[in-house]
Amino acid sequence: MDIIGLMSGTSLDGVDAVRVRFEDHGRMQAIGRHHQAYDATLRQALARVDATTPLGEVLRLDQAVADACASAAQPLLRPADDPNLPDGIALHGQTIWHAPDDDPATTCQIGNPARVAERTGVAVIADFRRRDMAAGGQGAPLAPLFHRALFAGDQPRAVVNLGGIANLTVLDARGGIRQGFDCGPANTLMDRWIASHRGAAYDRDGAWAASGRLLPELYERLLADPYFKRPPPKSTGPEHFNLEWLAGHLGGHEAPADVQATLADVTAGSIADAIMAWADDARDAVLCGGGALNTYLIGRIRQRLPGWPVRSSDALGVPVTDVEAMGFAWLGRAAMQGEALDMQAITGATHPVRLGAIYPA
Ligand SMILES: Nc1ncnc2c1ncn2[C@@H]1O[C@H](COP(=O)(O)OP(=O)(O)OP(=O)(O)O)[C@@H](O)[C@H]1O
Ligand SMILES: CC(=O)N[C@H]1[C@@H]2OC[C@@H](O2)[C@@H](O)[C@@H]1O[C@H](C)C(=O)O
Repeated sequence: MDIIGLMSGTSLDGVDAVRVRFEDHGRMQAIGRHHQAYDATLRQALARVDATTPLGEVLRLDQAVADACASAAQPLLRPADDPNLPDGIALHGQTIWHAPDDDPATTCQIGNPARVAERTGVAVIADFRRRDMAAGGQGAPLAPLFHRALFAGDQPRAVVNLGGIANLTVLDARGGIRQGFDCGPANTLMDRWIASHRGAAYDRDGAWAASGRLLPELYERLLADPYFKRPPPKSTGPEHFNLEWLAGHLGGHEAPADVQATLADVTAGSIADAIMAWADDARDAVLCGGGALNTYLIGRIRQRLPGWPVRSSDALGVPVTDVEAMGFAWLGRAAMQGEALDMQAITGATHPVRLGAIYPA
């Protein structure tokens, strides 16, 4: 079975597409990939969405994200060496709202699946989070199941996805999942801070952060946010960790590069704290997501885990930018095969559930 996984994450850079081949004996292989960047207008419009955005604008963006998703899948539909259409497209969509702790809990991903099915001629699996939420779960993170499928072994291991938000999966020595939750911000604050001061989309290799110095008091204030100490299950997003949140902790006289350096340390420190709380016996960390390309950030994480092998997923044969899209392909396969997934230890769902809804070809 071939499934194209599509992930458009909190960094709003665009859509990652990976075509994954699942073989009968459980093996899976990425056989093609494509990144479709959002154009600047779409990116800005998505960044502006909040609780006051008119419904008509949200519905217009629902179609625009669907078109970007269809374009992301297009080059992978009939690759030169394989003229067969895939069996499905697993569409995460763009999260525009995530409030797992409201009563009732709510989450919203846009990118009209019916439109993607029409434009590609392939069945689309979408809406992966809401069934988990309806069953009492956080609706996120979902990646830990896939991290297990890819990276479980006979030793405990910590897997960290460094997207806009960071999430941690702790694998035990029996190939099970001990814990999985969002640790806090990974790149989202650094991206927004450099965008507002230097007009760059992100801090390439952490060079700007490396030019600043850690501000210890700011670091402590930021890490005092109750989210970091809260026990799992928990998930978060830029609804909470954003520039307004940061501004509430700034004195106003900090040098911008020093703030960037401090934000990198907040990411590294919160991840290391989460690992030490749940995986101190693992002594093995695997990093994936775009932040795993930030050499400065990786150095700061390594410094906090002395003696651990801290490797990127590339070292285990899976490109860092493939992991999340492959994860949604994996979830799409489970949905097409009618598999219930047990998220109880991760999201707090009360029982195993079938995630995702299928829009036929
Ligand atoms: N060379 C690099 N140097 C520094 N940072 C990088 C580099 N390449 C990518 N990044 C970071 O990775 C981010 C994109 O990562 P990714 O695509 O994994 O995030 P996402 O999928 O949008 O987020 P999420 O996992 O939260 O949904 C960029 O916004 C940037 O911050
Ligand atoms: C609500 C939402 O879209 N959350 C994303 C986001 O990006 C990282 C982190 O926050 C994680 O909770 C999740 O994505 C990954 C793929 C997940 O569900 O595991």
